[in-house]
This record gives sequence, C-alpha cells and structure tokens, in this order.
Amino acid sequence: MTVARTRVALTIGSSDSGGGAGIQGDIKAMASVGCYAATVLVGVTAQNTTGVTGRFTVPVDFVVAQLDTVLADIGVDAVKVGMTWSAAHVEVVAQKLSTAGVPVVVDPVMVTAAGASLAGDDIVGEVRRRLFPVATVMTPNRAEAELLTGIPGAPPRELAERLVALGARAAVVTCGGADGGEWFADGAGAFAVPRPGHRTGAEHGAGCAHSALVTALLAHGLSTRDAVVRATELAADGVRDGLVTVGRGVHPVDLLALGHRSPPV
Ligand SMILES: Nc1ncnc2c1ncn2[C@@H]1O[C@H](COP(=O)(O)OP(=O)(O)OP(=O)(O)O)[C@@H](O)[C@H]1O
Ligand SMILES: Cc1ncc(CO)c(N)n1
Repeated sequence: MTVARTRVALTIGSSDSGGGAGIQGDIKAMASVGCYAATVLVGVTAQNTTGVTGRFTVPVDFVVAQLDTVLADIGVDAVKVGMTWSAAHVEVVAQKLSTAGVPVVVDPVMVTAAGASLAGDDIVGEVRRRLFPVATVMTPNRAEAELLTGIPGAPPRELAERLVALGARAAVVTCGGADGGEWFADGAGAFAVPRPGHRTGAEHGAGCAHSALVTALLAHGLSTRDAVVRATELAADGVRDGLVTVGRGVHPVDLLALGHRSPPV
C-alpha cells in the first residue's frame, strides 16, 4: 500500500499567547485543510483578545537557524510569511525564500483591523523591496494595503491592482467585518471575492487564518485564484463558528470546529 504524501506548509511569524492569531492560529487553519504545519518564530507577543501588551523579538540568527533546520529535514510545499518585526528580519527571510522554489504567501502584518501597530516603522519600504518579488500572493488587510501603496482611502479594488502594479504577482485585499468587500488582482485582471458576512464578534485571527488557508491550499496544488476564493469562504466559516465564550474582547475564530467537539469519555 502506498501512503499519500502529507503536504507541509511552513509559517514564519510570531506567537499569539492568546492562541487565536499568529503562529497558533496558522497551525489550526493549516491543519483544518489537512496540512502539516512547520513553524519558524520571529517573535513572541503577550497578547489576548483585547490587545497586545508586550513583544519579544527572536534574534535574526536564530530565525535563520530555525528556517535552515526545517528546510534541511522536513521540506515544505508552501510558505506563509506573517508578522516579521523588523527590516533585518524581512531581509533575511526574503533572501532565504528567493531560492525555496515553492509558493510564498505574504501576509504583511503591520496593523490590526482595530488600527494597532504590529511592526516597526522601517518595515514598509523593506516589505515592498524584498517581499513583493518573492510573493506568489500578498494578503494585506485594507489598512496594510493603504500603507504599502501609499494611497489612503482607496477602494479595495484599486489597492489590489496597485499592489500588482508595484510588483506583486497577485494580491487579495481583505476587508473584514460582516460587509466584506475583498478584491483580488493579478496580471490577468481583478475580481471581487464573494463570501457571507457574520456578526459573531469572533474575528480575532481571521486574517491569519485566511492567509494560512491560502498557503495550505497552495501546498495542496490549487491555483492562486482558487486558493484565495476557497480560503476566503473558509475564513468566513471560522468567524461564523468563532469561540464566543473565549476572551472578553474580539473572540477567536474557530477553524477546527472545537465548539462542536465533545470530550472523549
Ligand atoms: N465578520 C466577518 N464575517 C465573515 N467573514 C469574515 C468576517 N471578518 C473577517 N472575515 C474573514 O476573514 C478574512 C480576513 O479578515 P480581515 O480583513 O478582518 O483580516 P485582518 O484584518 O488581517 O485580521 P486580523 O488582524 O484579526 O488577523 C476575510 O477575508 C473573511 O474571509
Ligand atoms: C502574533 C500575531 N500575528 C498576527 C496578528 C494579526 O492578527 C496578531 N494579532 N498577532
């Protein structure tokens, strides 16, 4: 009997001690579509559903050590880059990924949907210079897309098209919230990405889940367009099924249907 090869997705980003977003959210989202998740930590946040109270950065050399060690043994079918902290981290990650030969999803985590800053000021130019060229697809939220393009207030379609004009192979600008409004663009054109809207108040980690799902679906061999469309639906399901009893702020999404599982007896 031949055993099907397990697809491996790698996420490079930061820990969310609250468990809903960041690396922890990525592992769950990737697992929800049958991908094994390897992880390279760039930073650690002290965070819960109400906000970030502290941050600790992993030294660049140790990011490289994690990356080299994973690649040397496990190998990867696709990579996600999430919160990267500093220009020096972006530079080294981009350099490593330029020779990886697998799809790369860049979620340029810089601002939360609530407007809280999650990165150093020097990072915008470095993301544009270094990560755009290695990205198969960029997945910023609207605020991040405005920062990266330098056109505040522009509609999501224009932002997605502008990101492609600036050198990204493809981009999906997420909007969050019940009203949605996501747009995708690549060299061949642009389209609105449909999804239902939910008002559960469980959106913490939605953006991380979205880009992690895109990554995992690319690891399974889907095209970029199909991966984005499906990931957007699945992330919305995660908000619909979100864990409204966890935390007192923005509750976490649930991609693993934890709310429907019973304890083993
Ligand atoms: N209220 C909602 N109803 C349905 N789907 C949602 C909702 N909010 C978010 N989503 C899903 O999550 C995806 C990402 O959302 P969003 O733009 O809020 O990410 P983000 O701002 O990067 O999130 P975060 O910083 O919390 O990780 C959306 O494209 C959509 O699929
Ligand atoms: C660690 C981490 N990465 C990403 C996000 C974006 O949601 C977050 N809140 N925390």
